[in-house]
Amino acid sequence: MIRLGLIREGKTPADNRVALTPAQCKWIHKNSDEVRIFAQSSPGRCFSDKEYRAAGIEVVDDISDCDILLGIKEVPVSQLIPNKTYLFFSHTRKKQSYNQELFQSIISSKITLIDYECLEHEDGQRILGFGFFAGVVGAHNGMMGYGHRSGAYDLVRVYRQRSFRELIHTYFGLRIPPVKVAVTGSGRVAHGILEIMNLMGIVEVEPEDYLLKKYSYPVYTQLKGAGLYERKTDGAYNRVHFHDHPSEYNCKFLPYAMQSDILMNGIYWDTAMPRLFEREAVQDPAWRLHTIADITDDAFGSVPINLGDQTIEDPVYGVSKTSFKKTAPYLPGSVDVMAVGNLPNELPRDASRYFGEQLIKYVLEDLVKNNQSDVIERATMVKEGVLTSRYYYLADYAAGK
Ligand SMILES: NC(=O)c1ccc[n+]([C@@H]2O[C@H](COP(=O)([O-])OP(=O)(O)OC[C@H]3O[C@@H](n4cnc5c(N)ncnc54)[C@H](O)[C@@H]3O)[C@@H](O)[C@H]2O)c1
Repeated sequence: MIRLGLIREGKTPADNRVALTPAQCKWIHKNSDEVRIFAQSSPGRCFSDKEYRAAGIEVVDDISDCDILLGIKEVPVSQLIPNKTYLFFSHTRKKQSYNQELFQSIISSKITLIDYECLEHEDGQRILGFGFFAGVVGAHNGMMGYGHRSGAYDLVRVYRQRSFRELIHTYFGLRIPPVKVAVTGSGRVAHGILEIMNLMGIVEVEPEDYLLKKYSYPVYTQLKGAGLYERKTDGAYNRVHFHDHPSEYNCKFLPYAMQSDILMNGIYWDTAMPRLFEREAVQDPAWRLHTIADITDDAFGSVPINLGDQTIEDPVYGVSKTSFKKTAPYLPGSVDVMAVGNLPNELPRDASRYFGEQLIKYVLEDLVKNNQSDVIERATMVKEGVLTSRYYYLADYAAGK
């Protein structure tokens, strides 16, 4: 029998999400004799201790007799329990300096670390992630920002709703003016954005039509890799080649900025990739974009006028078109930017349920049977305090260099 513990989040401010909901724990107990789940008592979790108890899950303070511990965010060094197996987002695989001490402590405490971010299907697609609900919340907030700026409609705050279902109910009777919305990306975040576009009755059109036509109803177009990038030498696009050599490509987004009212950015981005536009482009008289929901959210990244994060309570700021400085939102001479790094926390119960579903479907059985599947093996960064071969490139980082 494997004892599985849901740990209380120790990072401050504490994340309110959880890896398995009470109903999912109950389902696991019903369907497996091999695993018992314990929830460490937590005041801030989006599912209360009472809800876990009501589902038949024991709520405990001390979780140290569990074999496998599941969290969400980084576990503070002082709370690590030696010799355990942990699953959480460690944010260490890119040698993040702010988590180096944590990584070293994991090794010295002979812990096994399986990082959620490293759990991938055979073809390299990530198994777990919160991107879908980041897309949902970010797209809602983007449309909310445009509603404020234009005065055309009002949208509620997502975090004040109990669930996604409740949020959807608030769209009843919503009339969006004939705006044009550009959606970038093709992953989980993009899927969440499209969900909101469709729920709000915004109509999908092809990129070519979007650029040429004027519509009497709201429309969106989705720009994926081939629609966004072209090789500098011959104008072609090849996905694998682009992923390996992003700096050899140009971005084709600019004409869309001149034809869109709102941008919902959901691409994957890193510094080697071209930006969607350069910041001076906002000074072009033909520039039309008023509202940018930068869900990708890299400061000075794919959206160069992303000047850093706001909070869930206050997600939108303006960027002056002349000074490129932060302003209050919704001013005439500025572009509004919605940039928040923890968007899924606005819908934590739904985001947790979605995460837990993928965990149960693709990871849990291998984890509790301890039959070392390839998926688990590839995501195990440290095994009983020893760096695994796939992660040898972290040797310096682990040694404190
Ligand atoms: N603001 C927030 O709260 C928040 C939350 C979740 C994700 N995000 C960010 O949103 C972005 C998209 O996340 P997602 O969940 O949709 O990701 P995803 O993994 O679901 O999809 C990423 C897409 O990018 C492509 N891709 C993967 N590697 C690539 C590479 N090296 N070069 C180019 N393209 C590549 C993939 O094929 C996929 O289509 C990420 O930058 C992520 O950090 C933000």
